Amino acid sequence: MKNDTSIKNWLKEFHLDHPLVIAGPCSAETEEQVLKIAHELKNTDTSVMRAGIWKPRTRPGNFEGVGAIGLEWLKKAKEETGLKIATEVANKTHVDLALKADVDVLWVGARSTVSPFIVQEIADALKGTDKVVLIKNPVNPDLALWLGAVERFYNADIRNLGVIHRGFSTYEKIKYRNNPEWQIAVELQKNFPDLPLIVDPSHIAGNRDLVFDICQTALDLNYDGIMVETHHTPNKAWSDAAQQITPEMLDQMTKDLRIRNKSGESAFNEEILRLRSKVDVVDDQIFEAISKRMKIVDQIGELKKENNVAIFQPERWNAILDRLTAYAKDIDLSEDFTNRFLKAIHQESIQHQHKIINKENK
Ligand SMILES: O=C(O)C(=O)C[C@]1(C(=O)O)C=C[C@@H](O)C=C1
Repeated sequence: MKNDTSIKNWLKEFHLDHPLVIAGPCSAETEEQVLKIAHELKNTDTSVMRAGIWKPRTRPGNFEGVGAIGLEWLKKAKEETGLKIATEVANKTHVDLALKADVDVLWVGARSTVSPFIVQEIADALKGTDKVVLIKNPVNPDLALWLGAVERFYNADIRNLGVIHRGFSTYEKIKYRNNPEWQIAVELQKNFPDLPLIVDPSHIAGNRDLVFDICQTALDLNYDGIMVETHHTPNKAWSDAAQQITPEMLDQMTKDLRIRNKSGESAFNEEILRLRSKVDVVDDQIFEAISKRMKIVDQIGELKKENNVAIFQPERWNAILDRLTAYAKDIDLSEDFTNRFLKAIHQESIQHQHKIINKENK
């Protein structure tokens, strides 16, 4: 698949002077809930109302969605507010029902994108549709799998396409529910600049306090839109309560977000913004990596404490210095910087272990 400028046409037809806003509850719960949220969203920048009808949950026994009846509520919301409507489809039956209910935007969830069989089934069921189809990234950080799913829809003659970045599963303890791994979405955008890219801050965050910053990072990286889980009483939501925000919070957020000019005042401004966003992404990665290193150093500290071994290990440290000084030279880092940087790391390690070794056993 090559970049195709026509895949962006559906987005242009909204004639927006701001990024596209898709908002609505994680799950449709009752008719009253769907209509209440729809009417509150009507007075915001929202163009499309989302609601999950069939909810793929990690473990059975949790609320798994209201099913097809929810489509009737969404239809009513559309009639009453003029908002377009969106829901997730995960098989041919879902597609058939969503098309019958004239759902405007269908998205493919992260758990479906991982399976080429499911993606193909959905693509076949949608063949030639003029509905908008948005493909969430797969749960694992695999750009090829994400792109492969986009290609399956493109090959099924679906031209109103876009992707949703919802972050990637990780075993590591991080502040996000799903690791953003921005570089994967940036790479996709580099290859397909006309494929609309929408961020799902709710699933990346897992926590409403982080939603704003994730949206801002996405806008700094030239994303085309945001899809935000929004509920009139978030804490009472039947699913994903911690990450939903109210329509009022959404309204304030879209007012506070800084929208970057795609064609800045000068080529310089635009380029420096783009490069600085990349620097921010790398800086986060460096700090995360250092924090990860210190956690391992802490474990070594515990081990040393149990075995009554000294903190400073000159032989090991000199071996690290020799190896990294040679490596740094190869990758164009000055010897002076490398020495100072490694010294700072070593000092921090020693401080960490010092605390551990001198901690009183309770
Ligand atoms: O290898 C160890 O013994 C460590 O405690 C780790 C570490 C390091 O930061 O890499 C810290 C202190 C020692 O002087 C040597 C190395």
